Amino acid sequence: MISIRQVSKSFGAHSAIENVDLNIAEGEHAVLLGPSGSGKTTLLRMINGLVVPSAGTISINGKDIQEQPQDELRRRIGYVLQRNSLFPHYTVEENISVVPSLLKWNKQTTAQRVRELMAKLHLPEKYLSRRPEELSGGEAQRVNIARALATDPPVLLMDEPFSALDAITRKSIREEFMRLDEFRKKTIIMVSHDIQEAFSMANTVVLLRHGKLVQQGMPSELLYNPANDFVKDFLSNDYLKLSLGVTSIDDLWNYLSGESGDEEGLSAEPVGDTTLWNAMERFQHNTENCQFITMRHEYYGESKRITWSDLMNAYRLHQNDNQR
Ligand SMILES: Nc1ncnc2c1ncn2[C@@H]1O[C@H](COP(=O)(O)OP(=O)(O)OP(=O)(O)O)[C@@H](O)[C@H]1O
Repeated sequence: MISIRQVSKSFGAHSAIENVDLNIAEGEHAVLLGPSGSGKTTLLRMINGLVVPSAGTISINGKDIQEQPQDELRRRIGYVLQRNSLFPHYTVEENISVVPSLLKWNKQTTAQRVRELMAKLHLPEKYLSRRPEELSGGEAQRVNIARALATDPPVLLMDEPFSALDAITRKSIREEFMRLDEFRKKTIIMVSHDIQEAFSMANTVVLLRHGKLVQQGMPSELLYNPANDFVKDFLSNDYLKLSLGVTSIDDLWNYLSGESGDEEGLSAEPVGDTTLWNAMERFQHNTENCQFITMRHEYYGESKRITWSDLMNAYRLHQNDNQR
């Protein structure tokens, strides 16, 4: 869907992006990661034409973005910035209605859409007439997201959308956002500084360094098959948490020695896309003194009663087979 071909960008003598080739498929959630100054924001801003490449082409659905009217392009791409990007003299309702008004939607459709998004993002209707200065950081960021989603653009660009928030607000807004249909069905490209956030939201991670693409792949690919020492070192501090989040119970199934119990099959939880981290949380959330969880593998048609130590052993064996 989005194709970036041999794209470079220089600011004077400084090369911010160098010969980047990248494809992002429709519906993919890509997170741009990399050290400060590696070119993440520059690359993101080139996708909606805010920064013009010095060389190379960017196309969306086969159409070169430079050959399209820039206003039109930007209306079809939602853009969420870190903070303070709401119009201060507009109310919440007016802020969310900006793009629908530019597109001359009728008032009733716009008002309906604004209320629908307010509800989805857990913003009370009484906030419609508030101004940005009367909102907390978390509320303002919800309005920002609502504004970017207003006309249901197929592509959403986000530049560190949660970074100005405290850790708890950040986690809850991120999780709410990930539950929205809008998140699931859109092509999203997001810049983040937070490796764990990137791994929880992305199905493809794009790692940049000094303006060059170092590796693109699924989170587990970067973790278990790092392209070089830079990737390995970049992820090393967070390795354990990332690995618990990218390892699924499906990956571990054949290492799990848990007793199989057909009688439990009916009440067993389907493995689905449960991660090891989710399974570990089950032990915490289940009834007190939970000794085991029961899971069913749909494909193998088998259920297992799994203890905490079964999980840990399986993880150890899996790690041995996926040496870094
Ligand atoms: N308008 C500009 N004029 C001159 N240099 C710029 C401009 N925009 C970016 N740069 C430079 O290009 C490089 C890449 O910047 P960019 O903001 O894309 O990096 P980043 O990875 O997003 O950084 P950070 O994580 O710190 O936000 C940096 O060295 C920056 O100083």
